[in-house]
Amino acid sequence: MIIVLIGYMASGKTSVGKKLAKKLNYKFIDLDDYIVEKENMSVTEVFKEKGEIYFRKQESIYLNKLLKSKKNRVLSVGGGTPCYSGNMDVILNSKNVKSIYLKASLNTLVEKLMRKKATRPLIAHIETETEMTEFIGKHLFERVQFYNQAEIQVSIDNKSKDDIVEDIILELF
Ligand SMILES: Nc1ncnc2c1ncn2[C@@H]1O[C@H](COP(=O)(O)OP(=O)(O)OP(=O)(O)O)[C@@H](O)[C@H]1O
Ligand SMILES: O=C(O)C1=C[C@@H](O)[C@@H](O)[C@H](O)C1
Ligand SMILES: [Mg+2]
Repeated sequence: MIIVLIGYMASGKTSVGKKLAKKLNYKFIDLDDYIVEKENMSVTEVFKEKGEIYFRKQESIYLNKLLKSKKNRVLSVGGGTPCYSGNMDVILNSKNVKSIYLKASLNTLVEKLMRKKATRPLIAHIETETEMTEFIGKHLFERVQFYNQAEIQVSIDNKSKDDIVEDIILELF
């Protein structure tokens, strides 16, 4: 089975995904890290030097490739992955794939992203909390229609990473 974690930036896809994989004894793959390795550039550099459209094309190519694996995997995708190139349909229609939306409230996301924006090119330029709230509020409104299609939703507000892993396992098995 491939367990695909989706959700907005900083919802915990990478860090919770790693813990989940360890617990299940599955291999962990992070799509952003995979892109960085294949492209030999950081996500920020790809955005800056090649542009977002190039990033989205490569993201979709690598996602399609990774979803063909028949092995047990936890695959954490990027925050935008489900929202481009028909990627959410591919995730939903691939065999042996379970999609999980790590659902966070706007407040949780703003609070986390004010602290962790530097490596995230879409929000790195935002300075005040008011601007961040406005940006994420609008962005999330556009994206939830994709995220909500996931087969399983797990709320992450006020939970530790271990709590979230437990909740995911309860939903899956
Ligand atoms: N439940 C949690 N409790 C405390 N800290 C958390 C929790 N979930 C994530 N974090 C921390 O928040 C930060 C963002 O998490 P992470 O990088 O896993 O998010 P992401 O969904 O992979 O983001 P991106 O889409 O940008 O890749 C990390 O520093 C992580 O350690
Ligand atoms: O939400 C997004 O569109 C992104 C999230 C990150 O995971 C990276 O994939 C990149 O910074 C774009
Ligand atoms: Mg990540």
